[in-house]
Amino acid sequence: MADGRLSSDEVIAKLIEMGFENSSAVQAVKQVGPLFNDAVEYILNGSCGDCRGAPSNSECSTKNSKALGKRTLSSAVLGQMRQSSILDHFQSTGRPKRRRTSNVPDTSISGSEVLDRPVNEVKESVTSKGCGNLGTVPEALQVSFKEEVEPGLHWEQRANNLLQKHFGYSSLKSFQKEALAAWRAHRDCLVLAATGSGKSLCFQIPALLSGKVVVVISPLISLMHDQCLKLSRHGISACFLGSGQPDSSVEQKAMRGLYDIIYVCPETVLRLIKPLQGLAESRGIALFAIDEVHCVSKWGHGFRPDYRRLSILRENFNASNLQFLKFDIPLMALTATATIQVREDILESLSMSKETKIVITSFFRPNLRFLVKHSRTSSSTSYKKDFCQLIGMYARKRKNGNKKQIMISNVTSDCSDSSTDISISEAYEYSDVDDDVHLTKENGSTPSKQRELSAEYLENELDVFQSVDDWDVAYGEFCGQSPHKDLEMSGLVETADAPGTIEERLALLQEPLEEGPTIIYVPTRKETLSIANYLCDSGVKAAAYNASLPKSHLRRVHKEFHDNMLEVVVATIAFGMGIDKLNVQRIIHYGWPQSLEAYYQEAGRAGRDGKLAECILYANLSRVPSLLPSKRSEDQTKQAYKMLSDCFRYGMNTSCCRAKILVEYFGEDFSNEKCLLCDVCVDGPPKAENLKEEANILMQIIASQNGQSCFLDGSYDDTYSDSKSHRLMQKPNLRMFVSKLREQSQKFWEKNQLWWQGLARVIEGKGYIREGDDKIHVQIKFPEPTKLGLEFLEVERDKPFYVYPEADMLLSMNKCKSYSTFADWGKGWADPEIRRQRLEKRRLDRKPRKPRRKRKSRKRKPDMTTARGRITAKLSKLG
Ligand SMILES: Nc1ncnc2c1ncn2[C@@H]1O[C@H](COP(=O)(O)OP(=O)(O)OP(=O)(O)O)[C@@H](O)[C@H]1O
Ligand SMILES: [Mg+2]
Repeated sequence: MADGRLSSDEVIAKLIEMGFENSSAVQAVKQVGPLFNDAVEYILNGSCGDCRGAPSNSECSTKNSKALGKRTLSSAVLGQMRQSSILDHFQSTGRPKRRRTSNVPDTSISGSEVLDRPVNEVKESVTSKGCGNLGTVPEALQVSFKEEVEPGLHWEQRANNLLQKHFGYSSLKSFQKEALAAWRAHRDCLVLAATGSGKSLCFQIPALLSGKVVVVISPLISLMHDQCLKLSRHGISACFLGSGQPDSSVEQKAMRGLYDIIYVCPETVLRLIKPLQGLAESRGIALFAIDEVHCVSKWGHGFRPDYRRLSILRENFNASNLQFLKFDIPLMALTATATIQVREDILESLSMSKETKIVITSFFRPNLRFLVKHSRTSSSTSYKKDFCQLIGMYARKRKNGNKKQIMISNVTSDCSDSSTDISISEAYEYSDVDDDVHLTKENGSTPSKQRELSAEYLENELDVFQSVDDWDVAYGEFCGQSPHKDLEMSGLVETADAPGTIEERLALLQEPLEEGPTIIYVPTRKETLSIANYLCDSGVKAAAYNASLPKSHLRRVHKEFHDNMLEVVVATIAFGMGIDKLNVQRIIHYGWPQSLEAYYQEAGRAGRDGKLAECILYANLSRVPSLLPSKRSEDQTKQAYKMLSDCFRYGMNTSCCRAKILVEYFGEDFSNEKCLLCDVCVDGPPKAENLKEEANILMQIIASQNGQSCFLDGSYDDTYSDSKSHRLMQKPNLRMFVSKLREQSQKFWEKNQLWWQGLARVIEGKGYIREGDDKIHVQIKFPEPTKLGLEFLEVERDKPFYVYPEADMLLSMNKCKSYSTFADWGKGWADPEIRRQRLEKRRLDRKPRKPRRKRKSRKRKPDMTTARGRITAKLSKLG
């Protein structure tokens, strides 16, 4: 917004349009001139006597509140301070894609404006106007930034001091500053920043700056646990509440204000509204932070119905409803994976203010190298092929002087011999009594009560994220210890900014990959065990992690992973939302992920130290992935198919930079064009082919089936179009089209279903065909031509049609037997000579049959009721 270009009247009109009172708008413009941003800030900061009843300067507030005691502000006056909750400033349609803006807030995204002036400046100007008419607000309930106790120090400086003192980092990142500035201006804020960029600090620092409590809503106990543990290491007292909290006194202590930060799951916060209102009145609540906020949205991954009910926070903690509040308690919503649709849904369902500040950093992670590889991902044969490099790498690492062998369990920690590398199935000691599993192998001795926890032991189940308890691996309560105490131990070092320039990224390519730990994500629980088992057998220090394993084991895996005692964790999605370990070098997805959101979030756990890290997706590129079972409504099923389909297309892509696809998926314009690291950037796309003829015939068949037979040039026998078959097959699908096409033209025989499926997708991508079914399919199933497609047939007949073959097309042409065997075998049987040769070959190939065991003929008992039976019985007795 170019403030300078607006007249006073225009600024006033805009302010009124935003929902501010006429008098406030006029007064604000009188005071600051026709500067829209400043006027908004002026009003929001309570400088406008009319609308606020009192200036919001906290220095004044604090001083006065001491003298005046109980509050006297009328709720009517306070009611005007409520943040509006309509989304009319968040335009969804026609919004341009945002450019990469690491530091600059994107004003095009919201109606919220950026605070151009530091808040202190505003405060100073307010102070100079005096604060005589301040209402009486109890001291503890004021927005009493601690800086008022340390006058003269700019809040940013104070925040940096606290950062240095508690976390050992030198300065806030710019997006963190933006989020904090919004909080200080009592504004709601939506923070969209890449995985591992440091979102947590945006809501942790306010607790230190204000001396009030920060309430963090988080979806997982393991995540809350991780963060509490970390905070305790940094000298900040924190606790988490809910069913995972074994100590019932923690909740009471938390509500009395004994912790700086309270982590709570959405289910619990809904129950605690009243006590939290008490806390807001006593010690004060600085902020409600809603972490992993994509869980709010049905359109995202990891939807949690209870997240949707969190609008209760705005309804219950606003200035008109709680008279002791001067401002609504701000909401700060944070996520690393939210498409534009998800963002809108978040703002709406949380009833966030229309002045919500949206802070965005680029989703691009320049040190991550994305690769896609074809694998059946199904058996030990695949494991052997796919993990041999990984196994070799860890073996080399151990050989190269990593003499100090670290064992993977507490129990075995005293054994330093590599021979104690163990396999999962032989290592688990299962105790029925305490539901506890120990990773033990006591030099050959068979532990008592041992039971094999093998893959067969567990059902082939998935981990579906429904409630906070699902993956509970919590320890309990953590209180602040002295800062930096365990800093070195935890391996916490300042995260360098990841290399962003082309030169830096090219230099990354020259660097060898470090040998840090790997996380392998698999879809099912059973696979966590079978792969971990395989890796352990191959000498890798690996562990399985899934929600069905005993909690004590899961806790141990967490700990050993963080302490660098494990090389590989093989996990379902239960492992790691928000896991913040700096040196994870490799994230492997073994099997199709269910969405690009989930994929990017999980992949984002690699390379948080800024060093080169790999994210490899192994998937069966010759199979269309299917949706994993889960409880879904009809709408959710549609959305789930859409997300899976996007993921499938990402895997099939052979020509576009993978980082570009991922980043643009989240609505960002990828200004770099190429990441220079992914397999497509490094290996280059395959040779483009002119597939005009193939595209034409496929389009003709599709068009003819959809009543567009005028486009047929006679080369295609339109058998399906006759009325009889039309009646029989209302909806011919792609597979049928292709079968017919191949039957009729020997020329295209070499190209099998898989190849044509790829071509159909390419044509769909160009906008020539679309899905004709009302259901969403991962791969186009019932194609019908679009207007553009008909034009292609009519007008562009003779133009070449160059395309980059997609992964399935390439696989198909490589004669991958897995899908072409049957087709080849079926070909040519009509020819008697071919038939004779094949049958002969089959006869010769056939293994000699084992001689059949003679079946003992069971003697039938004679039927004594008949004469014949009785005679037979007599005869048999006689011998
Ligand atoms: N200003 C800073 N300077 C240096 N390092 C920082 C800074 N802020 C945060 N970090 C570090 O960045 C790392 C990632 O932080 P954090 O866990 O908050 O990431 P996140 O954005 O929440 O990631 P995710 O999306 O996976 O939850 C942490 O190790 C943190 O200490
Ligand atoms: Mg986080």
